[in-house]
Formats: sequence, structure tokens, C-alpha cells
Amino acid sequence: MAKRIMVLAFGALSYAIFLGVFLYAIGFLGNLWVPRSIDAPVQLGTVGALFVNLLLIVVFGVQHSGMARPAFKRWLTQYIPLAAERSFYVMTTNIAMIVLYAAWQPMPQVIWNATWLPAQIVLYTLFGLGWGLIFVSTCLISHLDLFGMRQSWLYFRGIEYTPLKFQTPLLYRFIRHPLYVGWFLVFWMTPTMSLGHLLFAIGTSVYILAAIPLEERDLVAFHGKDYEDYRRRVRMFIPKIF
Ligand SMILES: C[S@@+](CC[C@H](N)C(=O)[O-])C[C@H]1O[C@@H](n2cnc3c(N)ncnc32)[C@H](O)[C@@H]1O
Repeated sequence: MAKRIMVLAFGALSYAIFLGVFLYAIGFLGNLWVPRSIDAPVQLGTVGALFVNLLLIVVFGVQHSGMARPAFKRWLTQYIPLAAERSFYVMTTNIAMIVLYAAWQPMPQVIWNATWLPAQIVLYTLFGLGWGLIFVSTCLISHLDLFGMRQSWLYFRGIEYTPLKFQTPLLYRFIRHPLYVGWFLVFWMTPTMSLGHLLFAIGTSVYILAAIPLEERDLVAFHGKDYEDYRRRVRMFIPKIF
């Protein structure tokens, strides 16, 4: 029983910290409310900032994609309970994000600055829509499973875990990666694009584009023909009507 309580408590802690990390990301990217945002405060010169920021993006990418691979999960679950694996992934993602927020070096040179009010409204609306799309997409797949809470709850209740089935609910009927479209929107949609923000948007977009083949390779290995057919029928980011 003690082990079950520990797994559930760890799952709940990882999820609670993640909610904070997610809310901070809105302020970080939007330059809203938070003490350290993507554009402030400036500390290093351009070359130093470029080096630190690229390193932060690479560290995040290696953590986020490396730990998501089945081979890594098999290795890790020799040491921690299977039911805690996803929460462990969420917790290490939290740490990678907090390190990024704390160590990110703003590069203030302005690349574009939309001063026309309607343009600002459109960009802020798309920024907000992106966050909504991210949240809704996680709910469509299974919010609690993606963040490890379903695994730890089932373990606590003594019920065997069943992996997510292949599914194409709502947005997934039209595009394969709505959640990543949400990320692209929040990375790029800003009225004032600084050099640092541009580096972040390019780095994270390249990372997502590089990570998708790995994710899809695992999805094909797990769901077989269902996912292969889906990949043939449905585009990654833009519905076929366009
Ligand atoms: C962070 S989510 C991103 C989902 C998707 N790439 C997107 O952008 O909306 C990644 C997880 O979703 C799961 N996943 C992605 N597409 C799925 C589908 N059609 N059915 C079931 N699970 C899926 C994968 O197994 C993976 O663990």
C-alpha cells in the first residue's frame, strides 16, 4: 500500500508542478506577468546568449525525445515502477523547462514589430488560440494519460493499466498533429519578435519537426496498419481542404 501511495503522490506532484510550468510558459512567451520572460532581463552579449540558448534547446530536446522512446522506457522501468514512468517523464520535463526559464538569455534586437492595432489583435488571438489548441488536443488523446495521472491512479486502485488505443477524435480526423500546431502558434505569434524569441521559435520548431518521425515510427510499431493508413489519409498540420 505504501508503494501505491508513493506512486500516486509522485504522479500528483509531477502533474501539479507541470500545471505551474505550463502557466509560466504563457507568461514567458507572451512577456506577460512573469519575472523572467523570453525578452527580459538582458544579461549576456549576443554570442554568449546564442550559445547558452542553443544549449538549453538541445538539452530540452534530448530529454523530451530521448526519454519518450520505448527502449529508454524499458531501461528505466528496471529501476522504477512502470506506473511511475510517465510521471517521471513529466517531472524531468518540468525540470528541463524550469532550467530553461531560469537560464534563458534574452537577445533584444527587434526582428519585427507590429504596431498596427488590428495586426496586434490578430497575433494575440492566434497566440491564445494556440494555448487552447494545446490543451484541447491533450484532452482529445487523454489528458490524464499524457501527464501520467491515469497510470498512477490505476496503480493506486490496483487496476491493470491499458495503453491508449489508436484514435482520431475531432481535430485528429483532419490533421495528425494538432497539439504541435498549437505549439507552432504560441512560438511564432507575437507582435514583437526579438532575436532571442526568433531563435527560440526556430529551435523549438526544428526540434518538433525532427521529433515527429520518431513519434510516428513508434506509433506505427504500436498500432501497425491503423496508423499507416491514417498517415496516408491525413496530413500532418494542414487539413486536406486547403
Ligand atoms: C505529446 S502527444 C502529441 C500528439 C500529436 N503528435 C499531436 O501533435 O497532436 C504524443 C503522444 O500522443 C500519442 N498519440 C499521438 N497520436 C495518437 C493517436 N492518433 N492515437 C493515440 N495516441 C496518439 C503518442 O503515443 C504519444 O505518446
